[in-house]
Amino acid sequence: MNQFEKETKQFIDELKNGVSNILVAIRVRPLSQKERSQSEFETIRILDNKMIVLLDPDSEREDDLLKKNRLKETNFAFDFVFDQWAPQQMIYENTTEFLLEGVLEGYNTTVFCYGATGSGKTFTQMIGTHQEVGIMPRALQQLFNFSIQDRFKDTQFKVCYVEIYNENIRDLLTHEDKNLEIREDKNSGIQIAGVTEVEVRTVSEVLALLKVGNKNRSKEATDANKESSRSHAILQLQIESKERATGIQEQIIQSKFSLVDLAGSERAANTNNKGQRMIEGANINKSLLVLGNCIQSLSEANEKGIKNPFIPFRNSKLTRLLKDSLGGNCRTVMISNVTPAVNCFEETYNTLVYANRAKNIKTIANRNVLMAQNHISNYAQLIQNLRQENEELKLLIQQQQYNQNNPQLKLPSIIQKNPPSVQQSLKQQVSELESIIHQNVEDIIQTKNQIYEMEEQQNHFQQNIGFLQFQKGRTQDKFEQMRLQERMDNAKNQKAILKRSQDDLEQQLVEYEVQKVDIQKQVQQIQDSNYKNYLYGIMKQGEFKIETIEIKIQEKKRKYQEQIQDEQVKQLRTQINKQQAKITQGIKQKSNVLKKVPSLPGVDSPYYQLQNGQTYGIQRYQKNKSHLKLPPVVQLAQVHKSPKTQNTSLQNKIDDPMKYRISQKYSSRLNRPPSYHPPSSQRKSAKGRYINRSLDLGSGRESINKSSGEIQNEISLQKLHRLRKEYQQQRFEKAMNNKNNQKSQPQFGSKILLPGMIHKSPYVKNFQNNNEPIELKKDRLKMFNLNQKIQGDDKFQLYN
Ligand SMILES: Nc1ncnc2c1ncn2[C@@H]1O[C@H](COP(=O)(O)OP(=O)(O)OP(=O)(O)O)[C@@H](O)[C@H]1O
Repeated sequence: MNQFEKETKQFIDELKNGVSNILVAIRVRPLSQKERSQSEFETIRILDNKMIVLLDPDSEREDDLLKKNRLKETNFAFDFVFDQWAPQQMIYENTTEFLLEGVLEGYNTTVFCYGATGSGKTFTQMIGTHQEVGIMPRALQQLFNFSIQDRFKDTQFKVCYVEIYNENIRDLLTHEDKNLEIREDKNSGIQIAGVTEVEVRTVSEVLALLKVGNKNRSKEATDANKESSRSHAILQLQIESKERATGIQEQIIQSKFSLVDLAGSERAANTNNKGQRMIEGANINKSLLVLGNCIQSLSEANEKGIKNPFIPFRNSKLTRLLKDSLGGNCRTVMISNVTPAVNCFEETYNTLVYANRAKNIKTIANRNVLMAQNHISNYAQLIQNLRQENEELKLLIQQQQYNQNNPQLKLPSIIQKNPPSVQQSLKQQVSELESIIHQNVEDIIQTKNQIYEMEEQQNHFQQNIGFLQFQKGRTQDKFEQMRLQERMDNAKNQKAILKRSQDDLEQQLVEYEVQKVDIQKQVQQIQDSNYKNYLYGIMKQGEFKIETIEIKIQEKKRKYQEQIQDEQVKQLRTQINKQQAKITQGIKQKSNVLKKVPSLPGVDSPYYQLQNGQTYGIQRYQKNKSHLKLPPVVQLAQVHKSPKTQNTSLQNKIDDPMKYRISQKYSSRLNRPPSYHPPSSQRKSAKGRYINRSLDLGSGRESINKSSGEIQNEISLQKLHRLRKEYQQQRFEKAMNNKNNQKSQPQFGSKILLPGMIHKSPYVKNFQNNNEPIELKKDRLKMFNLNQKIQGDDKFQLYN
């Protein structure tokens, strides 16, 4: 390994380890056909891979006094110098490749080419040619190759591609023609608001996007370059990866890899530009000049050890976008492209001077790693924001519901238009504006200082010129005078530019102030109206509550009154019913249907006697069974002897057979008329003594089956009376007959067997009046005379 290779390795190691963060390389392009035809002379000699010598083509001209004896050559040293024959691969390997791993580890990295128009920036940086592809495709390929490795497995890539054309930032990945704004954030640095970000997974996807973007990019043919870029283009790859550790510990690595293709500085004479091209050129030159100033300020600050120096990044969009790359948290590769053509000597000189200054810039690049705690705190903030939003929305919904329910009480629309979040964003805008204004004021002060410095320089140069003019005739001094004049012009130009930018800044300041006042007014208005609305809302809510309570009170009053009325109606009804019952009872009593059966003195008899001599017990209403709703008729229960008693008393059966049959019919509970529900006390006392049943004296019916509607027992009182009369008549006749034929009367003990009846007792002789069959008579005789033999027909005829 020779000395150069050793030094190179050491330098690359330094870059890798973050000891140095800016790499400045020079690339010399070969002379084009056209240039060669004009002059074979080349203004650049390369001594080794670090040293470059710039030869002044005019220093030999004897005819021009000013240029005669000018310095023939100027030497410059850089980190790398690549000659006309250096292949793209070599440039890539020595400038970019070794930084790419760092990109995935969280270091922001920028590669940009700087140089005059036609010096080979696009060729080096972007696509190059088919055979010789540029840095961009190679770097992207390498990044995606790395991301396949296990430790970078979860890496996400997003691409955005913009250009700065005439001091406007345009999105190259969309056809929308809108100007984008730059935002500066403490955590994520410089950001382009609203830019299209496309997630990509392969290098071909990025190259396809690059193709689309390049089609949209502003390019024109100039005299100096057939395909001259008329804008600065920036392709940015945003990389995010997560490194998982145990538990909730999670590292999130974020970085940006930016590839910047600058438009070339140009001289109107070289490019022969007019009209729009000239305006473009002026803007390009302006932004490049500001870039040069920034580089100069940064390098001076490093040389003099100034902490927090003022760097005029805000003077152009380009420098604002490159702020991180030049003065912030970034590793930067600056490739300065130069041409050895004679007519480009001035541009080559300027490029080399600026590149030389850039070497002095020192930046500190840090790994961008978000710890899981940070992330969680972000989520906590997010959750809090969402909660707040949720509360606001709830409030809004409540208000809307309230408005719907009370259309006459609609709240003013301003409360819906300006929820608290709007207020907050406005306040945020104000604070942002305030910080911008503060920055602006600082910029103005710094610009004024610079102008003052320039003026001082100008005075100094003028003094020098005066002194030199005093020493007339000395060619050496004349040359010096020329150089001083040139530098003085430069200083004048810079002063003019600074003056303009100061004016711009002051103008901006005024605009910002106006904006700030406007927004503050809005905030105040919203605050006022929101407070009013808040109070109004509270008042309305109170009114609403009062209303609902009043409605509830009304409702309760109404229910209470209804209850009272119901109670009164009930009482009246029972009174009426009682009255009616009394009346009905009175009517029935008046009709002389019933007569009370006399009982013990002082005891109210429950029994009544009908006119015909039958006895009935009154079935009284029972207060607690009023729901049975018995018809307003007198309920009577006919008094009967129980079947038990009847069975033991044969006499009873004989006395009143009809009564006996009826009592048998109703002896079982099932046979009772269904409408009959005697009170339990009655039921008890009635057991075995009499059968209760309902009797409607009016109609003569006993009862009606309520479910079927059929008459249960059709025996009416009239029929009963008739049967009874018939039977008494028969009995009377029999008694009379008995009197006449005492002997023929069949008797068993003291009981009389009625005709047609057969006694089933084995001790009782069956007979049928005098019409007994002969056989039976014989048999009976046998029974009476046991010694007698039965003769003849001994058949025994039985009767049922
Ligand atoms: N190293 C090189 N080898 C061969 N040809 C080159 C090299 N560098 C540049 N060229 C050629 O020079 C021409 C101008 O180059 P290029 O367009 O890259 O310049 P530029 O600096 O981007 O110009 P502009 O700023 O106007 O866009 C192109 O035709 C390109 O092919």
